[in-house]
Amino acid sequence: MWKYYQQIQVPFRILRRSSTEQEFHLCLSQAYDFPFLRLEGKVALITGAASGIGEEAVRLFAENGAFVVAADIQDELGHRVVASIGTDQVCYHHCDVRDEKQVEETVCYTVKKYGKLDILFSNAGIIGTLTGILELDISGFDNTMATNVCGVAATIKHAARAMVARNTRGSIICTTSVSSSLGGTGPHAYTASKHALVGLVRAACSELGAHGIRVNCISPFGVATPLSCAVYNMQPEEVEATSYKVGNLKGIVLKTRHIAEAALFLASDESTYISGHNLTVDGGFSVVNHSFSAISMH
Ligand SMILES: NC(=O)c1ccc[n+]([C@@H]2O[C@H](COP(=O)([O-])OP(=O)(O)OC[C@H]3O[C@@H](n4cnc5c(N)ncnc54)[C@H](O)[C@@H]3O)[C@@H](O)[C@H]2O)c1
Repeated sequence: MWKYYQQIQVPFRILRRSSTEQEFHLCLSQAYDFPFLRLEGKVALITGAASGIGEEAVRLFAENGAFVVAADIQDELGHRVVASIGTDQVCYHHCDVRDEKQVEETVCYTVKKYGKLDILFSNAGIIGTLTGILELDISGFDNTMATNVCGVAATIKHAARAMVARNTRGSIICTTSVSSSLGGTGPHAYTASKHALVGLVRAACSELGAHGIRVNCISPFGVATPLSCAVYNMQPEEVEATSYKVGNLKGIVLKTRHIAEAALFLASDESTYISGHNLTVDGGFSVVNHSFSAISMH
């Protein structure tokens, strides 16, 4: 690295002999004004990648130099996402996370195609049954748990096995929700599944820390995607307007890009000592009591 560094004459004051590869790339990008690729050479598997948050993450990870396997059950949409990115850095693979065999096969496919696995973004999820608890539908409840909890657990298992086998200090990121810490922000099965997911992330963080693998999750606030549009039976602009109205942070509309950026941070070496964290991307919504602040402060 030092030989290369001296050849292209990166300013001496910004690099030390102990600089990491990440710092090296950052210095280069600052010195020569080219984009800093935060996942250069890394291999990522993203589930729920055919639309919404997952699709945005595929684009952002690829822009940042990662090789990405985009996995989903919506094959046509998934292939279209990959084709629109238009690089052999990204490919689509069918994977229903409820089927452990498909998860195992998808991880094998990733490792075979790109040689390793550094990042799992286990993002696939469903809102599930919308009926109230008084009309509890056990089979709908089971399906929500099978996708949002068991499906994520299967991805963690097989991704972590691939990382451990190659001694990769990988990063695993799961998508939870503000419903992972609050009631009243989603249907009961969804809320239960996202609370469970935080527990799964903490347990996996504890077990996989010994292998140098980090496990975190991201809790987004309401963002316009096919999932949220279907729940509210609204157009994307209407979902955004509703989220903005009930949200805490004003002057900005939450976009899937903001959530993908949080995933990028947790995937990159910039978060190298962060594990077991539930990173809320909710503009402060989950830490503010809105009914109280409405009467007492404003
Ligand atoms: N949109 C929001 O407001 C919001 C808020 C908080 C959390 N989330 C979470 O974000 C994640 C992504 O959701 P989104 O909003 O982008 O919705 P989305 O519907 O656009 O994307 C979800 C993707 O997951 C895929 N999927 C569903 N079941 C699957 C399965 N069994 N196997 C593989 N893929 C499957 C779908 O085909 C879809 O492409 C979910 O986990 C969701 O719970 C969304």
